[in-house]
Amino acid sequence: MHVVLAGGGSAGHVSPALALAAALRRADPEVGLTFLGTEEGLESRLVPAAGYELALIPRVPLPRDLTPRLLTVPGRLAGAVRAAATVIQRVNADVVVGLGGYVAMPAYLAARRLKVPVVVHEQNARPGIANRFAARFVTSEVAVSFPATPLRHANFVGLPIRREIATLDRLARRQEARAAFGLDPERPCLLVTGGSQGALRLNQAVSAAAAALAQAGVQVLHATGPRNVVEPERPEGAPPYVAVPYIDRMDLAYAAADLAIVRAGANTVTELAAVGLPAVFVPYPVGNGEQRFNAQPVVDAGGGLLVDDAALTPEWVREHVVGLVTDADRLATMAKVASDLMPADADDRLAELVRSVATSTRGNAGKGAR
Ligand SMILES: CC(=O)N[C@H]1[C@@H](OP(=O)(O)OP(=O)(O)OC[C@H]2O[C@@H](n3ccc(=O)[nH]c3=O)[C@H](O)[C@@H]2O)O[C@H](CO)[C@@H](O)[C@@H]1O
Repeated sequence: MHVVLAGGGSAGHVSPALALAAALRRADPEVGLTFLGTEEGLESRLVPAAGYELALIPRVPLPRDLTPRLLTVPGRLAGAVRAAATVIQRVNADVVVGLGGYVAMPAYLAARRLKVPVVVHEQNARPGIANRFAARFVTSEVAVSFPATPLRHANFVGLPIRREIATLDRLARRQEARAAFGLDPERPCLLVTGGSQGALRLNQAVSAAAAALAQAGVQVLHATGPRNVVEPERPEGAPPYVAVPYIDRMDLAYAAADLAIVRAGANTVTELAAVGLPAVFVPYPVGNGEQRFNAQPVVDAGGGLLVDDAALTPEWVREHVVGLVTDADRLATMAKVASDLMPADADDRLAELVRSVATSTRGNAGKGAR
């Protein structure tokens, strides 16, 4: 069996594809896997680093609106579709899995032309243009990450996340995790992350409230984003404020923390729910506003709070976060609620769906016929 995976962009776009690839390998060590990506996307670093084949296609920006005219493959898109088709034919793919975005669109069109079945996976609670197009005109199966994602034929499987996060026992790993970051073993701990790029708004609001957090005995683990630094006010003898550009071991960060303050990217929301870590979500008003919708099921259930980007000020942190991160009983209730919401085995579920599509088509037609 050979699977082509098309998804690219930021870490948040690439990591579900990597988690799916690992699940496909576990299910069948012989499975052939080829990623489609662009030179500009993070996949060009992350996919080879994980040991998978990456085939590059040209990057083509997508229009904002869904139109059947996309089927006529205008201009530069045609070149990308040809490049994707060449790869799909070369590896004799049984199935193409698209994870949305500008890498997926040419793959969808090429697969349609070659009559190769397509599985769509949508990361966000509000789907983007490529997946809305594919769900309407192309696909065999549509898998979604959130229960209410409005996409045709949606099948809620969840979002594939890294294995070490999906299987994390936060309490069991807490001491080890805190030691790894140089944190105090006992004090309450606030985790701050703005997703793979970091978030200036979070960086400024939390670092400016550092003195109030310290006064309440709260320590902070802060992933600032690769290009940012923070300068928290730190009174003499204050609890640790550990700021780093990026955290590779997010499993340990989640184990170390009692509460997180985060952007509501799809992976972050799913990971927090899977490990049962309560959160304050500050959706980034970007794209089609998907981040607010990503966080909504967790917030509605009582596993997190939602704050508008513009409302997140140092005062808000002093007024709301300091009290919450030191309230162990409330956090325990929120954690319990959050941990029941998102499937932690979405990687295996999606792999099963992909394998069943590949096998059933093979049984029906035989791929040598293409
Ligand atoms: C600005 C933007 O376009 N954001 C989008 C992007 O977010 P972004 O790329 O930030 O993605 P997510 O929040 O979904 O995921 C971030 C990922 O990076 C990891 N991580 C983060 C910080 C760190 O220090 N170490 C680390 O490993 C997290 O564990 C997580 O797996 O893709 C998401 C998934 O399509 C969308 O929902 C977001 O709207």
